[in-house]
Amino acid sequence: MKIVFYGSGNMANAIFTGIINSESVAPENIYLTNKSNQEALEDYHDALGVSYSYDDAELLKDADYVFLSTKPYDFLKLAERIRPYINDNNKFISIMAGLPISYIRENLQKDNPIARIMPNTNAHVGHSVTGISFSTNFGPTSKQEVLTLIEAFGTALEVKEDHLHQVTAITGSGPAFLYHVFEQYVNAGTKLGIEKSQVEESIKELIIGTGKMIERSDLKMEQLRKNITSKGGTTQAGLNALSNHDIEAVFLDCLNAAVKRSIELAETEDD
Ligand SMILES: NC(=O)C1=CN([C@@H]2O[C@H](COP(=O)(O)OP(=O)(O)OC[C@H]3O[C@@H](n4cnc5c(N)ncnc54)[C@H](OP(=O)(O)O)[C@@H]3O)[C@@H](O)[C@H]2O)C=CC1
Ligand SMILES: O=C(O)[C@@H]1CCC=N1
Repeated sequence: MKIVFYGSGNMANAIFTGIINSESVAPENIYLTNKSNQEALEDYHDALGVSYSYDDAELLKDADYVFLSTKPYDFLKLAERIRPYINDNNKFISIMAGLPISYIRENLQKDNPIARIMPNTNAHVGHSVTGISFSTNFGPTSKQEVLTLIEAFGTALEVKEDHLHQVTAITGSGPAFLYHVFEQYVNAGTKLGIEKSQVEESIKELIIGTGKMIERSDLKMEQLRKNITSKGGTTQAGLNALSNHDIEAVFLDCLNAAVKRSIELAETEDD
């Protein structure tokens, strides 16, 4: 299987690193390209053994899956670039937030199958949650191949295309929202008078350990929380202080803003 990445930035890197780590595709069969940063491609080649090129005819010849992995606002230039070289064997996988399959098809000016996915950067460590929708002309064998590819860097969740807006908010942007929360936790911790480096190290370990508990325990998060909360103890005191703030409302605002922006990106491009 030959896979090409048009755009080799943060998210593409997480995906191809995840695929290579899973050993599901040989690195030399993964071809990278970008706009102009050849040094980045050389570094990926040296570190991972992937191929790279700026020759679009060569890249798209025999390519089974072509990742469209530029920023949404760079897609029109990308479509212009690859349009002359697209052949019937190429199946597209877009990771671009907001851009509908219909808009991608219209601008590629070809009827090739298109899958739209919404991964997250946890693909780096094989834990992306990836929402996916397929164009109606995606055959069952190719669909299965794409799902298998996605499962190489995490879990796949097939949804109606409209629901990718919600997936984008909850899990696409999700790591950034959680990093932000963790950053605030570290900031607050450092105000308690312990050495900053000790706080940072111990909170990093706290987050990893908590994630592993969620992964490995049969108990729900609510029960895991209750197991820490002694009656009249320190945890109860902290939770009482938290309950003075509507944290659910804060996250609802955050997720609604991200969904709204995803819809705006789709509507802007539809004009
Ligand atoms: N980052 C994330 O967590 C997530 C991102 N996404 C989506 O992934 C996409 C990429 O985001 P991200 O990886 O963060 O962006 P980056 O800015 O890190 O990477 C963008 C890449 O696109 C390349 N590029 C720009 N124009 C062209 C072109 N005409 N032809 C080929 N390559 C081109 C750039 O090349 P050069 O470096 O040479 O300029 C660069 O390699 C976005 O559409 C975003 O919506 C989806 C889910 C999560
Ligand atoms: O911020 C963005 O638009 C992209 C989509 C999801 C994560 N990053």
